[in-house]
Amino acid sequence: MTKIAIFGVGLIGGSLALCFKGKPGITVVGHSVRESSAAKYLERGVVDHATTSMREAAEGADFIFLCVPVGSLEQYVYDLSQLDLKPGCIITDVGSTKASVAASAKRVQLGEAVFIGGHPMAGSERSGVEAASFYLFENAFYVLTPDESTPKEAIDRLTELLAYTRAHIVHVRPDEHDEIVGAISHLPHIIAVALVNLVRGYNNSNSLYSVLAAGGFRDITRIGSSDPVVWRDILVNNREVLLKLLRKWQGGTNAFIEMLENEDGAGIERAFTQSGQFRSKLPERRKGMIHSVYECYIDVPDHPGVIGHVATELGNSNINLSNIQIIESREDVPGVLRLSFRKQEDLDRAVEKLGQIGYSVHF
Ligand SMILES: NC(=O)c1ccc[n+]([C@@H]2O[C@H](COP(=O)([O-])OP(=O)(O)OC[C@H]3O[C@@H](n4cnc5c(N)ncnc54)[C@H](O)[C@@H]3O)[C@@H](O)[C@H]2O)c1
Ligand SMILES: O=C(O)C(=O)C[C@]1(C(=O)O)C=C[C@@H](O)C=C1
Repeated sequence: MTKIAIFGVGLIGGSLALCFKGKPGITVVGHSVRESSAAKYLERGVVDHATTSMREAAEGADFIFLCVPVGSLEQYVYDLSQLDLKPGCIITDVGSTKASVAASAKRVQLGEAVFIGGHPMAGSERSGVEAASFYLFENAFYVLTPDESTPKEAIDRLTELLAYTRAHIVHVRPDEHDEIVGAISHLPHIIAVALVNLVRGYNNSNSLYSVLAAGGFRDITRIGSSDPVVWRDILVNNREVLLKLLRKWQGGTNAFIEMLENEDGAGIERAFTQSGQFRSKLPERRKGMIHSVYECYIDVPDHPGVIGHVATELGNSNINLSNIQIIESREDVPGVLRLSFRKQEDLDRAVEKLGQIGYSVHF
């Protein structure tokens, strides 16, 4: 039996557990510091066993996944180093920053266990085991941060196990990871939160702000609902990189101030064009970095029953819809529905079907 121990069975730990559970020869043990959480993991069928004992979870484990907030990782690595781990045990983490945990693992004696840092580039603004999904990592990139001293055999074994996530493995140096992910994930979270809080302030004196908040505001601020503790830890941990990025960002907002003061329409046009060009080259439909699902949009008349019609037509064609959302609906004006699918194949079939029955589909 291959024993996999998961510490912190929340969004990410729970999604990993769902990928591994029930696979041939695998048993998944979930650990929580709280009895009630351990009981919940079992109730939801996410793990085979659950315990509040670190020793019980870790001993005999072939793989240990640390899926707790970044601020707790160092302590977990240290606590594990005090246990009698199975020779060859691979300890990995899923933290959104990589340099500090890699350094922590170097500071302790892990005996015959091996540490390999990891970070699946997929997630959600939701948290907890309730938000866990078997599909979360599908087609996403999954960063591993081995170094020259990491045995190749251990990297291969972890890579083989992670095939169950259906993610694409990439190797990145921890400090390079933190620089890049600071810009494409951490800074956007700060911007979303700052923007929501700016509008929240205005809304306190005029509630029309939230009433009128439509697609643009919702699209750019979805991640502003992310878990406060998880993100406190990420930002504090990556503060050096983020301070640098925020100073750069100030330069970006100052450039807009200048363009507006100078009524520099050409400059604004250029900024939007450059941004659109870069964005259009991003791997749009790949799950992870940009979209966490396969999505398309359809224009719909604003009348009751349209959602039912779309869902029924897709259901009748055996196309699995994972989510349907009205993103724009105004009286007498066509609305827009966002349809989400878990697989590229479902999206492709839906696009064909919706086209056949007269809907205008776009991405
Ligand atoms: N949320 C994302 O989109 C995302 C994506 C990739 C990686 N990550 C990383 O994954 C890790 C887990 O994040 P998540 O989104 O699954 O969060 P989560 O809140 O859904 O899950 C965290 C789990 O850790 C437990 N936990 C919380 N504080 C703890 C503490 N102090 N000690 C022990 N256990 C504690 C919680 O009970 C929960 O089971 C973090 O390190 C985060 O940086 C998050
Ligand atoms: O899609 C989201 O909601 C996410 O926040 C996912 C996201 C990201 O910023 O892309 C967040 C944190 C991670 O560590 C990796 C992925």
